[in-house]
Amino acid sequence: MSFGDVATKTGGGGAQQGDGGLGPLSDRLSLGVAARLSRYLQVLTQARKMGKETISSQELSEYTHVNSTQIRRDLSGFGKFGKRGVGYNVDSLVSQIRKILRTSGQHNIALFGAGHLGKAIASSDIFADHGFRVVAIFDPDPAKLGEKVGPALVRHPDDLKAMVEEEDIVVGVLAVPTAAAQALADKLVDAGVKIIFNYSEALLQVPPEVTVHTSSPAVDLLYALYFYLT
Ligand SMILES: NC(=O)c1ccc[n+]([C@@H]2O[C@H](COP(=O)([O-])OP(=O)(O)OC[C@H]3O[C@@H](n4cnc5c(N)ncnc54)[C@H](O)[C@@H]3O)[C@@H](O)[C@H]2O)c1
Repeated sequence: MSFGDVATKTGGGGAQQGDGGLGPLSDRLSLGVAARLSRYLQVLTQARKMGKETISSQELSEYTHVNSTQIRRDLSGFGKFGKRGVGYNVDSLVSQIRKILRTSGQHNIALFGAGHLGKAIASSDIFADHGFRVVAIFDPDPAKLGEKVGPALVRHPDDLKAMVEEEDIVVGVLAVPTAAAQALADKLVDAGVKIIFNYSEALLQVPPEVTVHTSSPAVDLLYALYFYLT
């Protein structure tokens, strides 16, 4: 994994496939391919917002730091969308990659922590742009209960299990102090949530079927530094 990837841990260390090729028919992507596709998707989503209709593998390379040969190989399954000298059609590529990553449609998120970070996340488009909707926000602070943060009212974390069922929540986002994160991860697992996005520094223990993504700005900076120094 490169410095720039969001650290991803599948609980219990289930076997990962090799970083092989990608075809739209692939049943299961390797972690490396899935991580690169997510990075292309991020750039493409932004490019689309800026009104760009086509993008070349060279441009994608500049924004993602994945070399353009690798990008062309990853996207070779989308041949008809890539034209020499013109590049890829941004719209088509976004929907193809989303289909491959199985992220088409809406996915519901529960956010934990209505503090500085939680409020910023709930009030921004960073998840909505990619089809994720914050449908519930949890915080035990009595001063915050019932407050409207972004699109939802703050609830007590004790309501978690009922809300997961009611709102079909598939991702739990932890924007809480490190010390609170493991207990919440346990509750999410108990409620049947299989994906946890962890903004805290906690090293979370989860069972094999659950995936934890940890995002750290310092790690992203290390990645930038690596390219600056080499
Ligand atoms: N990765 C990143 O990009 C990034 C950026 C900023 C902060 N952080 C991390 O995110 C976390 C939150 O940072 P912050 O600045 O918003 O802190 P904050 O103190 O402003 O907010 C934390 C909130 O979590 C709530 N909380 C505590 N226990 C909880 C529980 N069991 N369930 C739900 N909510 C609970 C608190 O009441 C508080 O409202 C910290 O771990 C911080 O290190 C990560």
